[in-house]
Amino acid sequence: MRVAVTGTPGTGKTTATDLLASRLDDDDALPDLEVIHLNEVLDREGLYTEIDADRDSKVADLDALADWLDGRDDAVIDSHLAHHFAADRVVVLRCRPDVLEERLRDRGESGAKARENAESEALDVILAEAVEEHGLESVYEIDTTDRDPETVADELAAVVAGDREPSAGTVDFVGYLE
Ligand SMILES: Nc1ncnc2c1ncn2[C@@H]1O[C@H](COP(=O)(O)OP(=O)(O)OP(=O)(O)O)[C@@H](O)[C@H]1O
Repeated sequence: MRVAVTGTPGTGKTTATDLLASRLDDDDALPDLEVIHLNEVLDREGLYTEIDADRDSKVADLDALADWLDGRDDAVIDSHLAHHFAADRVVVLRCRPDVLEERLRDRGESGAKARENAESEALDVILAEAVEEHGLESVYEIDTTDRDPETVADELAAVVAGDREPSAGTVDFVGYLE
């Protein structure tokens, strides 16, 4: 089974999937899935087409990443691009835009980049893409705004275990960004 964990940068994907990896190792009731941080693969394998100097980021080569993922079916893949790949379940982490902006600034992102991501979160951009590409029956939302990383990891484990119903559209952040 492949589970994609996606969401706007800053929603807590890497933090939560790192904690999930321990649960997958320790809990025999959970399937034996590998946690793959796609941004690390992109860097290590050079799976990008160019470097966007303005945005200080690499432009992912989605076809090359899909080829690299081929055969790695028993995995949890973590990235804000994860919903662009084949997956049985897609978890979209959410975070209230004002809180997301603060998290990103605290992490050292520029004000402009923090704001741009907060606006994207307010507009449900990644959720809409995930539903468009995978269908409502495969998409789960987890709001990380007031959940600590351990609790988010527990929620991820519940989705992996099949203990959660699909829940796209349960989060609404309209009005949280002036
Ligand atoms: N549940 C949470 N509650 C509060 N802060 C969190 C939570 N999860 C992560 N954070 C913090 O928010 C910031 C972003 O977390 P993280 O890097 O895991 O996000 P991400 O979605 O993986 O971002 P990116 O897509 O850029 O890799 C970090 O500073 C992290 O410590």
